[in-house]
Formats: sequence, C-alpha cells, structure tokens
Amino acid sequence: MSLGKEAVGRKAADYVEDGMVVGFGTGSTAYFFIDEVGKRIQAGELKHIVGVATSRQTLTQMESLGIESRSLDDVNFIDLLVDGADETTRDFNGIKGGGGALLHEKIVAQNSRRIIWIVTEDKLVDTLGKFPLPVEIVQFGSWKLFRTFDQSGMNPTFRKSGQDTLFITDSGNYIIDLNLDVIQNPHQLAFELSNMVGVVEHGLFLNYPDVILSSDAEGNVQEITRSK
Ligand SMILES: O=C(CO)[C@H](O)[C@H](O)COP(=O)(O)O
Repeated sequence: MSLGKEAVGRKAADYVEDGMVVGFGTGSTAYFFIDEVGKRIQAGELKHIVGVATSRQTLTQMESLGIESRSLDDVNFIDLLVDGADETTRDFNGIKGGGGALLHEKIVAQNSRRIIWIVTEDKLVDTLGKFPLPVEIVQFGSWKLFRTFDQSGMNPTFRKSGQDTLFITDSGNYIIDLNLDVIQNPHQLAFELSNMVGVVEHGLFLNYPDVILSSDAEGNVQEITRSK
C-alpha cells in the first residue's frame, strides 16, 4: 500500500463541503478519497453530500459506505470532482484510464465546475507518454484499428483482464494501450485520435484539473493551483 496515495486521497476530502454534488473518481488513489468522505459522513462531519460515480467499482465502494449516489443525468452539475491520474504535467495536462474508466471519467469531468487530481509525485512529468495511453474503442473492427495503430508506429497492445480475456469497459468497449514513450504534441494526437472512426475516447485529458494535489512518499501533500 502506498502512503502517498492514502495521504493525498484523504487530504482531498478537506475540499468537500456540505451540500455539494461530488464526482468520485476511480482507482487506488481515489479509493482513499471515497473512504475518507464516507468516514466523515458516518462521523457526522459531512451531513449532506450527493455523489456521482465514474465507474461501477467506485459506485460499489460509495454504496458500501452509505454515500448517497445519483446518476450524472439526475444532477444539474457537479460542484467538485476528485479523481486520480496516471501522469500529469504541472501545466494541467494528463493521461488517465489506467483503471479503464476514462470514458465515464471524462464525461463526468466535462460536467464538473472544479476538478482536483490526486497523484503521487512520481506521476508529475515534464512530457507525457511514458505511461501507455489508453484508447477506448468499439468492439466491432477492433483488429483493424489495432493494425492502423501498429502501422503508425504507436506500439498498440490490447488491454487484458486475464490471460486470454480482453478487458471490457463499463460501456462495453475494448481498450488499446498505445506505448508511445514520448508524446511530443498531445493536442495534435488528441485531435487525430478523436477523429478516428471506432475510437470512443482517448486518455489524454488536456487542460482539465483546476488543482493538482501531489504527495511525496512520506505523505506530504503539495497543492499546485492554476494562476488566475
Ligand atoms: O484514470 C484512472 C482510472 O481510469 C485512474 O484515476 C488512474 O489510472 C490512476 O489510478 P491509481 O490511483 O490507481 O494510480
């Protein structure tokens, strides 16, 4: 277990205020955020929070803690979304989808007024791309898309959930991870991926968070905020 993930996940609960509609992210760092909010509700420190989950996994955890949940379409907007990331630059561009929830995470993010990413400091990078870029694609014709990525030198691999089973997202799609090493122009790549037929969404989250909370291995949390 990572002390850094726990520290930054729990710290993010300080940003939650009574009456908020909160977006709950997915992953092992978001796990601690959800757990802490649940504890604060149980202790009576937070009295009325409504939560929107970014994945089935997150929804299950929220329900186990008694956090009231609504579907995205049943709320007007989300006041605060707290989510993890796989890599982020200090100028608020990142890769998400390591846990396979990128599509729902991006839709929830698009409907959030304020976004906080919670990361350990090893995820802060100068250039994106060391972490494989997840691309969610429809199942039909997926090998054709795979070949297109391969022929473009993008080193694709199908995401698996077992030895011989392909990973299926909450929306019933596959994920291809692109092993790029360095992404020189993330905006150009995002544009190209978005225009490929069969691609549902990609894991480049450019200019998304308002705040990045980053923790070192000892659990010291630093806040990186956009200058106004
Ligand atoms: O994007 C995500 C899931 O789709 C996660 O936020 C990301 O993979 C970080 O996960 P973790 O906190 O387990 O390192």
